[in-house]
Amino acid sequence: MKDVMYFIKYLYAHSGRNLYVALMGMVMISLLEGAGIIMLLPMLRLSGIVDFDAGVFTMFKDFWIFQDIQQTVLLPLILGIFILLVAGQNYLQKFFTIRNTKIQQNFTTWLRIELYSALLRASWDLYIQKRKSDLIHALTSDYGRVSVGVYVSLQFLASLVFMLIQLGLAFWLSSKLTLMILLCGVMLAFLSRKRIQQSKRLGGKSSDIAKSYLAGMTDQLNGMKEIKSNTLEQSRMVWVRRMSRLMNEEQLEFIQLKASSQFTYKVASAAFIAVFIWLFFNLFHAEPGQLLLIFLIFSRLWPRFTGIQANLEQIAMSVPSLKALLNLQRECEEVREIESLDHDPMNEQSRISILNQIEFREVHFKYQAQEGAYALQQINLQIPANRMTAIVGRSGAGKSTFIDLVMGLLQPSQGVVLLDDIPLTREKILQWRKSISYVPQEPFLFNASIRENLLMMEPDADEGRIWGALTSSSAADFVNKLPQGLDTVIGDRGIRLSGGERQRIVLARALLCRPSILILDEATSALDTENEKKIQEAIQRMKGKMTIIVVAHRLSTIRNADQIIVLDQGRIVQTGRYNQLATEKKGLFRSLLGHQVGEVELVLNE
Ligand SMILES: Nc1ncnc2c1ncn2[C@@H]1O[C@H](COP(=O)(O)OP(=O)(O)OP(=O)(O)O)[C@@H](O)[C@H]1O
Repeated sequence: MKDVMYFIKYLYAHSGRNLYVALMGMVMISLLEGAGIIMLLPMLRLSGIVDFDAGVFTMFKDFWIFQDIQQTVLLPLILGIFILLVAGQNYLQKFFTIRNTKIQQNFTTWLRIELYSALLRASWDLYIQKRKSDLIHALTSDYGRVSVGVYVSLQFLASLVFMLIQLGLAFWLSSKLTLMILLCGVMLAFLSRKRIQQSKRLGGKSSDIAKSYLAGMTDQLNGMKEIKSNTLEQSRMVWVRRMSRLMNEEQLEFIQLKASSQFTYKVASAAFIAVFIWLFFNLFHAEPGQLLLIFLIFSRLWPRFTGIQANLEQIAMSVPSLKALLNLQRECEEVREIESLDHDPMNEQSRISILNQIEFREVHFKYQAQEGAYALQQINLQIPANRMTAIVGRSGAGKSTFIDLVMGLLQPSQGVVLLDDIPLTREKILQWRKSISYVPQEPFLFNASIRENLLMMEPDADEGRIWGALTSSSAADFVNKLPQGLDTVIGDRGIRLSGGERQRIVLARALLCRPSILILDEATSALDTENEKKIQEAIQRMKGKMTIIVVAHRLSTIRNADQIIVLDQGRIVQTGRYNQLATEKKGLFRSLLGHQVGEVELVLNE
């Protein structure tokens, strides 16, 4: 019952008055159903089964409104009223089924939108702590279970109201018998408590298994190229078999639980009914008409009663999912960085443009999950406006962390990031990010046309602007040569384009919104020399027009940088221009260059 209240509480918080209306509807439907049963009385009287001069039925005698009506008219009249009652009840049923479905849909839609909006408003901190597949699981599987839970909760409420009204009617007809049946019902409910607990445990377990399955599948599909090229198919198959076995076992456990609880319920019900009928005849000496009516009421009640048991198990299964969604929403709220998505903080006027420099002053950063040393320590540097700054260093040196701090995705653990001497605070972060275009190593492209992919960032850009951006990113030539030009569909994640072409399209997209800061994060590291040269030319074209920050693994990309920052183990170990750093014999930059064939010779020959 606690679980049902958990659902109803949230349902009420969202649906408010509508839930009362739904409850009223349930009461009306149940009353009409009760009235339908009462209408059987005159029919039973006509057939001679019920005698209004005997037992409990004497009470109907005074209300017998049909007493002056002739027998020939009476039967069609009663049958007509009976049909009207059934029609009315079913009409209401239809009306409220649709209404309840709307309540369910509104609630689940609200939950989905609230959750997704909370995810969008949350800061990057949330995403570095959570597995992507866990978030997908929450938005798909957990959400689906909650949707079922809401539906079943409404069904449960309807059954409860129906039961109370029918029990009232039965109580009126025979209080003793009804009390006995109720007592048995309570006993059954008490015995089923353990099963409901088991359902809840199973709900949690099945959610965990589904989460691991989704996480594993996502990883494997993303890494299919590695799986195929390293012939890892067999080991992956072992994993799929093991997961399938776990999922089957869990599913079977649930069905076993459900089937055995239904079995117990049905056998117990049959035994109770047999005992009652025996008691009714032998102890209470009931009239056949009374027995018939009570029997009719309970034959309708028992399926509802067993249905309630199944509902409770289903709701218990859904509770862990609702809790997971609400927890996730709470976690998002805790790291919220955007107050509202309704106003557009992204318009032109609200951009922040830097005139002089971005400055890091005594910046330290440590990830929550990181043990030991800081990812970045004592960072003091200036990034001049409209110049090109390059960040280099070994793997794990802190380059990406540095970029995330520049973009305000992460906040310094100590120290401050200043934009023209003004601290970059949370309130300014969105305006700041609007002035930035970021090109990651693994760009994000849709399975749509080149045009659609470009317009994603700047929906209002006209043909001239699109071609301008394509020219700046050295992509115009190859797009021109495609049979469908801008309207060429590029496949899933741009699979129909080469790595270099993809990267240049992403660069064009980044330039389309005319950023004042362009950040290229390892954008050339996976490219061949020819494509790298094209990107290099593109960067050269943009130099002086915007502030460019390049994280480069391939050092030839940054030969023309105005300043190079060399990071090592989270600290700045060198700064300067390319040729200057290349000649510092003991410096890390030279050592990094040494690993890249031909680069040192190139510099020394200049
Ligand atoms: N989400 C995280 N949680 C905990 N530690 C992290 C996290 N991300 C990075 N780190 C740690 O912070 C340090 C800096 O990582 P970062 O990704 O900034 O390095 P990088 O120079 O960009 O490396 P690479 O060139 O390999 O991408 C590393 O020691 C890394 O292990």
